[in-house]
Amino acid sequence: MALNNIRFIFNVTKITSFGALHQTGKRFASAAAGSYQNILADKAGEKKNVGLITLNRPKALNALCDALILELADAVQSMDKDETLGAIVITGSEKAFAAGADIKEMLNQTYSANIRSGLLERWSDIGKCKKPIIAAVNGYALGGGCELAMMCDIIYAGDKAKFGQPEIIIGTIPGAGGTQRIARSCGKSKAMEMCLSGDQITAQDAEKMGLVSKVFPADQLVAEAVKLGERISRHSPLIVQLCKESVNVAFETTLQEGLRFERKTFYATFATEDRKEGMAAFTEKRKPNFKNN
Ligand SMILES: CCCCCCC[C@H](O)CC(=O)SCCNC(=O)CCNC(=O)[C@H](O)C(C)(C)COP(=O)([O-])OP(=O)([O-])OC[C@H]1O[C@@H](n2cnc3c(N)ncnc32)[C@H](O)[C@@H]1OP(=O)([O-])[O-]
Repeated sequence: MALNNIRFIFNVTKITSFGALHQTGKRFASAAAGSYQNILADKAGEKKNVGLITLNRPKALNALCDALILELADAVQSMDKDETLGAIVITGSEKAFAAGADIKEMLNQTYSANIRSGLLERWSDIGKCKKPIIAAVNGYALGGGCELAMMCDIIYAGDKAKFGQPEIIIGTIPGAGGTQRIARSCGKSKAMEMCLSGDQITAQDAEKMGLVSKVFPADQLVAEAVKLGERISRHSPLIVQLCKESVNVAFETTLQEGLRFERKTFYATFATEDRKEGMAAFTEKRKPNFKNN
């Protein structure tokens, strides 16, 4: 897939070919001098240290077509490599974060084509990002949209957001993590209820069940997500990465293994200069000057 679909409103990275992203300094740019067609990518926050990706297919309520997923995976990968960024926010419009995978595109898809395409690997690439990703969800987050939000590390929602896994209504099941991630973060009963009924839930219910961290008025949502990204970006990027990895282990292993991983990672922070700087700064009553080292 050529990357002539890509539009960066504030260019920061040069893309020479699909999957080959090179940082060129302060701006993202695609080699095709084209730009993303289905997303916008920008730097946000006072210090421009938060990557902001906006899903931008308004006519299809940000339905996640193949091209959009490829662009999103590239933008995330590019921002992950950009040392000026400490966190990434993914958002959509006030009407829709994303209304799911593109049903029209999937309509005539076959089993064998699914196996061959490896497209779902590109979806999971988004979850491999080492930097924290905050989903700022306004409007519909359905099917793959809800799954995309759950691939992120933190979900903030606008007060009118709606979450759901309606795949069952169209004769399929969630395919990008819905059955697994809801079960792990909210328990079996909620996962079964959402996936088997296809019902939508409100932002307030999603917060109550732990799917969402906080709910904000819709028009303040992205600013609040960026502020959180800025707070995270103040910390040592190295230690933030270790911390994210450690929390993620909780979803993949037993408590004992998780505790062992955490303890070893905690010890490992003592091999970093940033750990020493953080504690020295506290003792000397000054702000730390982290070097990502
Ligand atoms: C190998 C692939 C791997 C994929 C893995 C992903 C797995 C995933 O778990 C599967 C899914 O997500 S399954 C999906 C699960 N998601 C669902 O089942 C949700 C499906 N969507 C809906 O139920 C309704 O659109 C809403 C209730 C969201 C809004 O209702 P409303 O306010 O009356 O608005 P409206 O008038 O209805 O829509 C406006 C325009 O957007 C269009 N469009 C919207 N969603 C689309 C989509 N997903 N697709 C395409 N297009 C979609 C809609 O057609 C219309 O365009 P048109 O040119 O005018 O025809």
